[in-house]
Amino acid sequence: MSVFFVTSSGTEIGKTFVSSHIVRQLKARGDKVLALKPVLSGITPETVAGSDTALLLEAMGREVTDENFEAITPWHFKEAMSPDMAAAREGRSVPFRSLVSFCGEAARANHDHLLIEGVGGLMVPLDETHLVLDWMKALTRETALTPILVVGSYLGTVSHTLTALKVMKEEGLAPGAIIVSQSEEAPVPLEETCAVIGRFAGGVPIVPLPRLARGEEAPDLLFWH
Ligand SMILES: Nc1ncnc2c1ncn2[C@@H]1O[C@H](COP(=O)(O)OP(=O)(O)OP(=O)(O)O)[C@@H](O)[C@H]1O
Ligand SMILES: C[C@H](N)[C@H](N)CCCCCC(=O)O
Ligand SMILES: [Mg+2]
Repeated sequence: MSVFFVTSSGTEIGKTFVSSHIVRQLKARGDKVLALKPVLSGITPETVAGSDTALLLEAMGREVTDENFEAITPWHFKEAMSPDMAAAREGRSVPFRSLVSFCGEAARANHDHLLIEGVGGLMVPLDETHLVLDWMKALTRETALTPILVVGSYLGTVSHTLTALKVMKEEGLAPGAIIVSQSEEAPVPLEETCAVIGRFAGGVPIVPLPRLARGEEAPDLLFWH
């Protein structure tokens, strides 16, 4: 069993996009894959189709039913805000310990791979005291995991990426790879951005992912694994 935790330098960067492609690539090899999006904000009945959870279910080849939705996304909130704020708007909170054990149990289930998509960026608060980073750290006490850092190629990404990478390394969560998913607005060529990040990444593999059209196949995103 390999466990991937897909995190990012921010929100709307490409975690779900990358995760869906990874799930499809693993399935194409004939492997059994479970993808989870345990915490989701900005979800209403009108936005279920096209949500992170729906896209991951589709990548797994599962129907988007209420039951399947709840099975991979037990904590979802209406407001499109960080989960601590979105939950507070509903008089709720994300139960950190339950979140970690939910993921830990999934890691002990019978799959070849577990992929967990985080929420927003690496330092997004889940509750009053825990960040996504703390979720990853707590989970490493239950299972070995390979963090994947997804970043964009927009102007500004180099500093955002290297900041996230430094924090991850210092916290013992060095990513297995950095996937640079080409941003819609990207004045610098993808390859040049990857080369610059690579120069400072201390050997972490850099995976360029060009802007893809709908339905277009991604290059192998796990060649480094
Ligand atoms: N390489 C790419 N090619 C085409 N579209 C992309 C690419 N990377 C990201 N996108 C698009 O950018 C948008 C944001 O990506 P995505 O939803 O995966 O971000 P995210 O990091 O998962 O955001 P969130 O923090 O909300 O979970 C989506 O519409 C996605 O399809
Ligand atoms: C709703 C959105 N797509 C994300 N899921 C939540 C992003 C929270 C970002 C908070 C922040 O970093 O300022
Ligand atoms: Mg997402």
